[in-house]
Order: sequence, then C-alpha cells, then structure tokens
Amino acid sequence: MSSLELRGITVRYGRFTAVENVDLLVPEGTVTGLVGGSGSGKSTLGKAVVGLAPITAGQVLVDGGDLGRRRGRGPVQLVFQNPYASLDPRMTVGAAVAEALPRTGRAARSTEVARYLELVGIDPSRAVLTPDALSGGQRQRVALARALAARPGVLIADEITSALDVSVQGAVLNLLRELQRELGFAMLFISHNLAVVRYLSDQVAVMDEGRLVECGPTDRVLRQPEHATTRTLLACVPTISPAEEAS
Ligand SMILES: Nc1ncnc2c1ncn2[C@@H]1O[C@H](COP(=O)(O)OP(=O)(O)OP(=O)(O)O)[C@@H](O)[C@H]1O
Repeated sequence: MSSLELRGITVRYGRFTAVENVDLLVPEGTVTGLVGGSGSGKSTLGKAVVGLAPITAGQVLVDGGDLGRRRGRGPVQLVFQNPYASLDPRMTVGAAVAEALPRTGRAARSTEVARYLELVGIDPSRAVLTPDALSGGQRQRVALARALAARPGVLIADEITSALDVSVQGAVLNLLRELQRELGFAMLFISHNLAVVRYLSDQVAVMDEGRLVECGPTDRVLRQPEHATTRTLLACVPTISPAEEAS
C-alpha cells in the first residue's frame, strides 16, 4: 500500500502555466477523483507525476519519499485514455505485460503474464496476439494488466474509459474498482464524468485553470460544493446535482 503526495506542483510550457502550485494527498488504498473542465490541467498533473510533463516547481512523494529519478518506473503507473498510447502495436500482448514485470525467471514470467491477463478478464491464450487483434475494451484491459504487472503502489487512470464504447465502459470501470479494492493501490482517477467519479472515488479534487480549487470527501464535494467551478461541473450532470438530491 502506498500514498501519493503532491507538494506545490507547477508545470509551465514556456510562459504558459498549465498547473500551478498544486498540493494533493491521495492516502494509501484510496481513490481520488480529479475533475475539471477541458484544459484545466488534469492530464498535465497526471503526466507530471510520472515524469511525462516537466515539473517547474514542487515535489512528488510516494510513501513520504521523493519519487525523484524513480519517476516513470514501478511505484507509479499511468494508464491513458487511448490504449494505443500505452501499447506498442508491434509487441504481442504477452510481451507487453512481461516487459512491465519485475525481473524474474522465464517460467515464472509466463505464469505471471497469464495471472495478470486473467486478472483483467483476458484469456491468457490471447497473449500471442498483437493489440490490433483486440477490441478497444480488451486493449484497455491489457493496458491495465501491463500497468498492474509493474506492481505499482499508485495508479493514475487518465480518462481510461472515454475512448470506449458506452457498452464496455461500465465493465472496465467495474473491473478497475474491483482491482483497486483487491490490490489496494492508491489511485488518481482523472475524468470529466462526475457520475463515474462518484462511483469510484473516496475524495474528489477539482481543478480550474491549472489550480486545485476544491478537494474533499466525495459526498461533501458533490452535495455541498464550495467552489463555483464544482457547481458548474455538477450542473452539467443533472442526475447528481445538489438541488435534485435535496428534493
Ligand atoms: N505539451 C504541451 N505544450 C504546451 N501546452 C500544453 C501541453 N500540454 C498541455 N498543454 C496545455 O495545458 C493546458 C492543460 O491541458 P491538459 O491536457 O492538462 O488539460 P485537461 O484538464 O486534461 O483537459 P481535457 O479534459 O480536455 O483533457 C491546456 O491549455 C493545454 O493546451
């Protein structure tokens, strides 16, 4: 079990500040939903944690220790919206998962690959296929298996169901929730869909123009939003607007 702590994270692209002075704690074994309008800096923050966006100032701590040069390796894994971004089209599904495993012998490796594929509901016999032979939902499951094979303490899921057909979105989200509870990793779950965030998250953090404007327990933030941005986001989801819940 691991915790993720961001202290004063700032990301600048030239003179543009995409993320400004963000402090956030994702306690071990819990899920934080990160929401905000388009361009508010959610993805940039997630990328910064794994070293894919340049941190101008601030610190990323895992279990209280500076992630430093370990960024992008084992302890924190990121799964993107588009599984094509996380899977090499020339690599078989099995090789993609095997590559993420900590070093083990050959026999243990194939057992482990099969275990992680089974964990995400993919028949291990499909390990010999390349990603183009899979559906979008199956590809995203493989991307998840690959991320989990690295045995991360923290998983960052960036809009992981947005590119999927609505009919398979629910299955992938249910799987993610089950895996998080079973394996106990901390998760930063980035989404513009508040209904989904509510389903998965213990706390919700809200971003606006690069800043974290509100953060608190899911129920409190969604029932009694303190910031105008949160209220605007909620207004776009009529079924869980505070007014409707109160009535
Ligand atoms: N590599 C980059 N170079 C310059 N600007 C960038 C870069 N990446 C992101 N930005 C800018 O940073 C801002 C935040 O982008 P980001 O993708 O983090 O937003 P987001 O909240 O994830 O949005 P969405 O929900 O639409 O994906 C945007 O204005 C974007 O144009």
